[in-house]
Amino acid sequence: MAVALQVLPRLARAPLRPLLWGGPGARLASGMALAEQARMLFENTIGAVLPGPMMHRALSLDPSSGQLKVRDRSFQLRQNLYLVGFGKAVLGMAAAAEELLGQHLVQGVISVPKGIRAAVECSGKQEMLLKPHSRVQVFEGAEDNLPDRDSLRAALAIRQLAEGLTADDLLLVLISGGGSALLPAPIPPVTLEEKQTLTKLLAARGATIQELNTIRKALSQLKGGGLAQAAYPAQVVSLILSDVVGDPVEVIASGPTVASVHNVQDCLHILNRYGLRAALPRSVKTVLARADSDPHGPHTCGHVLNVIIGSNALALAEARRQAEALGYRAVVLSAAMQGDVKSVATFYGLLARVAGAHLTPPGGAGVSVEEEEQLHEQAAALQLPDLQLKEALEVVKGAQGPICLLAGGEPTVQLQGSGKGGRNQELALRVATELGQRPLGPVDVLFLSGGTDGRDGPTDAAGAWVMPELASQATAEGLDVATFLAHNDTHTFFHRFQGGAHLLYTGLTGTNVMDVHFLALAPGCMVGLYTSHPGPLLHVHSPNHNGTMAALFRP
Ligand SMILES: Nc1ncnc2c1ncn2[C@@H]1O[C@H](COP(=O)(O)OP(=O)(O)OP(=O)(O)O)[C@@H](O)[C@H]1O
Ligand SMILES: O=C(O)[C@H](O)CO
Repeated sequence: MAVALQVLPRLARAPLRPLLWGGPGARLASGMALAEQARMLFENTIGAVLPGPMMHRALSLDPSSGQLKVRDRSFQLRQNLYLVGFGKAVLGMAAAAEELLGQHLVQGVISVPKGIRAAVECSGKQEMLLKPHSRVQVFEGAEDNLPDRDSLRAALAIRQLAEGLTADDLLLVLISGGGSALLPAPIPPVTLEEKQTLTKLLAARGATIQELNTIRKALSQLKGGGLAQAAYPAQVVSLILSDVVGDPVEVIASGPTVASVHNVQDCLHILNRYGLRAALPRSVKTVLARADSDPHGPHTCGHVLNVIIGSNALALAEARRQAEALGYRAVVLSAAMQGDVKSVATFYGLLARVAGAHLTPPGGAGVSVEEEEQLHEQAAALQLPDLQLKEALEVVKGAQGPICLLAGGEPTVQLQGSGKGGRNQELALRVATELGQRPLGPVDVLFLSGGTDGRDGPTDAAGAWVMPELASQATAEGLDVATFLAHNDTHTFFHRFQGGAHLLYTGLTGTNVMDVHFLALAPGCMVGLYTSHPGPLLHVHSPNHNGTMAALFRP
């Protein structure tokens, strides 16, 4: 996986050059080029939302006066700066903060995913590592994104640092997705194990991140404004890399520097909705009952500045720019893609059919009015506040060549089986099923779904890419897609299918702005699409069964 990351810069630097298509084997060649480009687009999109550049955009220090500017607010630094952080992108954020503010930094504690330092080191991203004698103490924990003893130790160290601050101090809080699991401090008598079980059950039953984090806040000392309270009377500046649709600061990492607006009734509704209220451990009931009668009410956070410094929308804007540089007409459909993964897959299936029909030359499939209506109905059912479907279809209608429809967000999976997978792999496989159900005519179609953190669910893949032929090819390999889907076993499927060639492997990326989805369509025999294919052998990073690298595309 480390090797995989090292490949990225080479791909990114490869010159764009035209690939002429047509003649025998053109469909296959263009299909392979789509895969190569989609994969590259994914990697470059992640490259654009790495923590360093976003921190540099948000912070500036005047070295002579010691004035720190965060957006339009100024803070006076005089050896009074402390730092804490928790989340999948926080190592790189802390490294950037140290680089920018090092001489003012007195002490710091961060909680980051297990193995991230080694992964970053192997990938050669030195700029995402802290200095050798850093004043920032690093805890690694929360393997598989679940709170554990290591992240509990980190949370206690963070609380201790915050509680020791005075009114003269400034606490910089670095927050990114995955922060909830990396900052567990359950209110006694709730134990870590009880909190872990409840979180797992809620997630497995399809609870949204808003619901999940409402419960987490109610049971935590530090979430829902608790950290800000612990740091009072120090001033607090939180820099937040959003991994939640709509960038709600109170939800991201369970809002440790944002006062919670939820009450116990909200929690009970959620627990009821997922059939968990009756079986609650006594400790959870005790804490909820206590909160109900708390005379102090929710924490106040008037001493806090919360700033979003990076988001999925930013990643998609970059993806669009890159897709256009590759010769696609590109449109961002939505940065708020959410809902059940099955409905989202149906939407993409319909979208591919409608867009594909528009792209088909005269005499081809033609657009079915019924399908276009179904597409709009499905889109309405998803209730995406920022969906640009009409605009996208206009672009498709006017397109002469390949198009790339981009979206991002975080669909949810209702786990029914005990297989190994993640929402990106599950979405991709479901879209493949949709695409395979009806031939699309002479149009090459590719759908890619990947998590920008590089970890899809509890797997080491970031996601997967698919094409309409997948289901029939799988059958030929003796793999029944429906069975794998029924068991939520999509990682096992992709691992076996074509030797894992459709999995996306980036390793831990060091950032986390949710997932991105690319739907690329190209008329089958078109000429003049650009590729960055560097030469006789393109290195891609799909480990085969032994975990070694496979070179997949040969001209
Ligand atoms: N076997 C599976 N198949 C499909 N999805 C799964 C499977 N196992 C877990 N998931 C899903 O993976 C998600 C958890 O993934 P992950 O650990 O990457 O969290 P995340 O939401 O990306 O992390 P964060 O919120 O911290 O950014 C949950 O939505 C869960 O339903
Ligand atoms: O950590 C969390 O709570 C999720 O990643 C949402 O931010």
